[in-house]
Amino acid sequence: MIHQARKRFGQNFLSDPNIIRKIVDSIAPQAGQRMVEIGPGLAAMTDPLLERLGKMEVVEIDRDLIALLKERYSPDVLTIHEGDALKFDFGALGPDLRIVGNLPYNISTPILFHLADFADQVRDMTFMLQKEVVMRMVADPGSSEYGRLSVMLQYRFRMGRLFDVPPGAFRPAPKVMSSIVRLVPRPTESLEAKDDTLLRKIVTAAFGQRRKTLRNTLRDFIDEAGLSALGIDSGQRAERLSVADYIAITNACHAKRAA
Ligand SMILES: C[S@@+](CC[C@H](N)C(=O)[O-])C[C@H]1O[C@@H](n2cnc3c(N)ncnc32)[C@H](O)[C@@H]1O
Repeated sequence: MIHQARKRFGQNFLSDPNIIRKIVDSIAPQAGQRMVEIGPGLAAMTDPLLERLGKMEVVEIDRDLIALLKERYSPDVLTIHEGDALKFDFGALGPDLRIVGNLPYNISTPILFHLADFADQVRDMTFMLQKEVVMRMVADPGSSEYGRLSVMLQYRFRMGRLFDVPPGAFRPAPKVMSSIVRLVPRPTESLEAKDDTLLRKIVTAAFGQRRKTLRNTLRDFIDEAGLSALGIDSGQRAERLSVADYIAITNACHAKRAA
């Protein structure tokens, strides 16, 4: 399939057969599993995935690529959802969904936040992303990479970086190193925010000005006494708090608002 790569759609196509095999092996697809790929592009991953699955679904935005995919695969084998993955309702595809993709780097963070909303319907997700983004996803509290992305995703998923992929594995080659990351939804019963929107607002406020103390950044949500009742020092900065701390703040704030 011949196609001129489009920068605005973050198109870097995988071209190294060994890397493609390694990624597909790490996904370990099995016939009968429900799988959707975000951004199949020229089918570098789709093809070997289909060999093992028999059929699957894809979400692709580029009309030229969609036309090529339609020429190549029958609709019984490949269901193509034409459009923007950022607006796509992954919940409509059914439960126990496996989501994979070499994600377009220009929308990697918004797409991860979008996908987090479907955690309940997902079995697992395996993505290629810039290494720098993956390091932020899996970062521990206290590190400079720990931020809003780490807290919001670690709340929903157990995550692990599987391996790195060098720029030379793609055409055209990106400027940065990439990594493969696996996300598996974690049960939230043991650690559940009573209000997900409030959690999102609190985390956004805390990391919005990450050099300021929690006393300042969270003043619209909780006061110093409230923080200290949770065993949290209000003189700390956002990056010191664990996911459990953010949930405790959210639930204390929720309880106070409900009272
Ligand atoms: C990095 S390329 C990966 C292509 C292919 N999977 C590969 O590994 O060679 C990203 C793919 O996502 C598609 N894409 C970009 N933005 C998208 C969006 N908002 N929704 C769906 N697909 C998108 C691009 O057209 C492209 O096919």
